[in-house]
Amino acid sequence: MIASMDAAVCNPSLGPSSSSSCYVSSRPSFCPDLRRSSVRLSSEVFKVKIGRLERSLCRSSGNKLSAVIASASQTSVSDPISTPSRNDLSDSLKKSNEASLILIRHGESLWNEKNLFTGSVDVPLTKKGVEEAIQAGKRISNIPVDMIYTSSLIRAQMTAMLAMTEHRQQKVPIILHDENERARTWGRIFSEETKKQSIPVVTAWQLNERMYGELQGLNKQETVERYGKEQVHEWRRSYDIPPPNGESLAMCAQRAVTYFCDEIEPQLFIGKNVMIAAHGNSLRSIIMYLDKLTTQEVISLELSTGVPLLYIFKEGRFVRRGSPVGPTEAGVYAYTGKLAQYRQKLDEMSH
Ligand SMILES: O=C(O)[C@H](O)COP(=O)(O)O
Repeated sequence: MIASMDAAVCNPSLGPSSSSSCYVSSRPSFCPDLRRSSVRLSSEVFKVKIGRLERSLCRSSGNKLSAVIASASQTSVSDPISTPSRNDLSDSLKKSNEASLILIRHGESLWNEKNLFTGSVDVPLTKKGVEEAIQAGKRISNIPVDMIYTSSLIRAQMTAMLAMTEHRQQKVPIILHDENERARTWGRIFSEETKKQSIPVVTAWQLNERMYGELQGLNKQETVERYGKEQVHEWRRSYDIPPPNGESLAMCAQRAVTYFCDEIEPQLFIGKNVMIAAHGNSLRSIIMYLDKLTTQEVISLELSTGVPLLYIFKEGRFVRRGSPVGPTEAGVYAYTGKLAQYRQKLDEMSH
């Protein structure tokens, strides 16, 4: 069952037993090297629909994970703002290996509004897109966020930042600049307390929208009239047929899913709650990986702008919890003990 991923598809408020109302992907992390890592993973053997994809995309993840764990008490590239101590780390590993993962496609951009192919062109949000991002923030305002990943494009970054203005944690999202030594040095923070009140935001071009090649800047409707509905649908939704001089979804997945496996999944393993603000196609490829969709199934996967999706990463598996409909949505918190405790703490703090 594959469908458009918005609130209408899934009703997580029905709680953990609502699997009939919600497409739940209970999958093991299938990066092969991660299974051999020192973190205990389920020994159950799962059939993997997109084995070739996972093998080619996730090869290096085990090394990365070991590196994250080994360096967690020192400076970590992906978490220079708030580095867990070795004790914190082993505690979080012992506790549950559980974390939440929020995926959010950027709000409406000025070129979405004009119905233009955008791809790698860096276009900002419309007013409606700004509002969508704020609304998305309200919907996830009670879900913990320790790390944010965005693409290098302004529409995803605006969305992440605007969404965080609504967050109850009230930590400050801070963009990490890693482009050169000077950027790293000049962006340093010298107060441990301030670091604790910050959320690192990592920007990565690998999460960018697929490069739409010679379609970039063309009107989608006019392109249909010129090349025909079928041809345009093939360019937009087929798995491995690229638009002229652009990236196919497979090519986009090659970079986006590899990045997810190498950089993001290790953070989830050590218990970090992660939000990713990215794009229709980079997120479609990541969802394909998380939900083990086939190359046929992913064709009908559509993501709306500004709609957050929640996954729980637990014992090495991703479970999709749908799209939180509001900040008090019970089912989301009922699902895991850790989230329930977090929610309780937030409530206590505000009383
Ligand atoms: O890049 C674009 O034009 C859109 O953000 C995604 O376009 P699509 O729905 O045609 O893939």
